[in-house]
Amino acid sequence: MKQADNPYIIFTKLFDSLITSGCRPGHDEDTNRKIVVINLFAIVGMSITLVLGIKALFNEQLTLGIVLLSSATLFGLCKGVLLHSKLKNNHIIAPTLLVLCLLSLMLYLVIFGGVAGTGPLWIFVLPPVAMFFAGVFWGIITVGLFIALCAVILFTPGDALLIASYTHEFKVRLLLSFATVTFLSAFYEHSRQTSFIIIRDISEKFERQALYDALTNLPNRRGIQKFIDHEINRAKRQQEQLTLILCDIDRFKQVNDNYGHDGGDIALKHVADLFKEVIREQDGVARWGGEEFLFVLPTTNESNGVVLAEKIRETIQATPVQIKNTSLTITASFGVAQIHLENGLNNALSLADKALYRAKEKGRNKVLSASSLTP
Ligand SMILES: Nc1nc2c(ncn2[C@@H]2O[C@H](COP(=O)(O)OP(=O)(O)OP(=O)(O)O)[C@@H](O)[C@H]2O)c(=O)[nH]1
Repeated sequence: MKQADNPYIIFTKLFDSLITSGCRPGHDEDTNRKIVVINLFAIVGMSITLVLGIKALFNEQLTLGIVLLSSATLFGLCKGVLLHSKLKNNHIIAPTLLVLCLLSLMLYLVIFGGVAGTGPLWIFVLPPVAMFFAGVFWGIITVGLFIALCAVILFTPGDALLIASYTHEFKVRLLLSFATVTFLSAFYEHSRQTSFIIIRDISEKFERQALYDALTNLPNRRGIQKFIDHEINRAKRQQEQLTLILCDIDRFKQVNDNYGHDGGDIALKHVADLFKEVIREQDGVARWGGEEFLFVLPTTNESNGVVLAEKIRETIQATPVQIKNTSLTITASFGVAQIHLENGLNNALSLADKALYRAKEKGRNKVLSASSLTP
């Protein structure tokens, strides 16, 4: 049997597509998780009300049967809304519909009593569902309204609004236990949301730490990789030119030796800030190593890359850095290489590195291009 024909795999694929319909890459993680739960809830709600509705019709409980079958239809509609990919706010419409459907079904069960007066037992489903889908604020308002309506229905003198009959003790305990479940559900949802925000912030912080250099706030090697891949793909697609500049601060060891490591850090931050000002919006710059930086210049050939590198070199030289009341002029050397797409990124990086090495050899504070290197 082919793997694709395996019934288990077919079932899991079908189940996956059923519960993830409506999830979109543009939504945040929490919204997509909510959509999965809405799908699950709509499927379970539709199945239960469908089965109970058919059972009620067989038992000749016509009204109950019709109400349950209508609820099954509404649950099905929620699923339909999520499947409808063109609806912009389907992740808001579907849960609102779902909570309204649940609310009316619960009110019906309280008034009519369901099977042998057990209908009100279902109302405890409402608080956790409403809190989860509508959030703590709107959840409390929705459930609060429901409690108020139930209180009016249950305690209107002479049971004028009730078809089923309950003892006074049952009504009081039903409302008190329901209010307790509501309070616990709100508390649980609040804790869940707080934990979610904390975890999301921590994960964003770690992601940033992994991709950005803390001292200069520039992307690190890993951080610029995505940009490079994107630009290489674009250059291939649109047959554009792409150029790299490797930049290394000159005699940086002396800066550390004379001004201490903290002084060196100030100098690194200073040049990084200058880079951000000088480059064009579409360019990328990263801290490639200790005192080495990489510039990625889309839609730029090597000779234009040399022009930009010259501009950066002049700016660094013309803008001294203040370290411990001393104004220190620093310089940098540059190697420029165009990425020839057929040779790949590493080839261009190695050529830029060779050009940089040659710029250092020639006395530093210079820009050299890969094409100027003699073999
Ligand atoms: N302060 C500081 N220094 C760093 C950092 N990363 C690397 N360095 C220092 O940068 C210096 C680089 O020195 P070298 O590789 O010898 O090069 P150089 O002194 O710049 O000389 P040339 O490159 O040949 O002009 C070393 O002393 C490193 O310790 C950093 O994050 N902060």
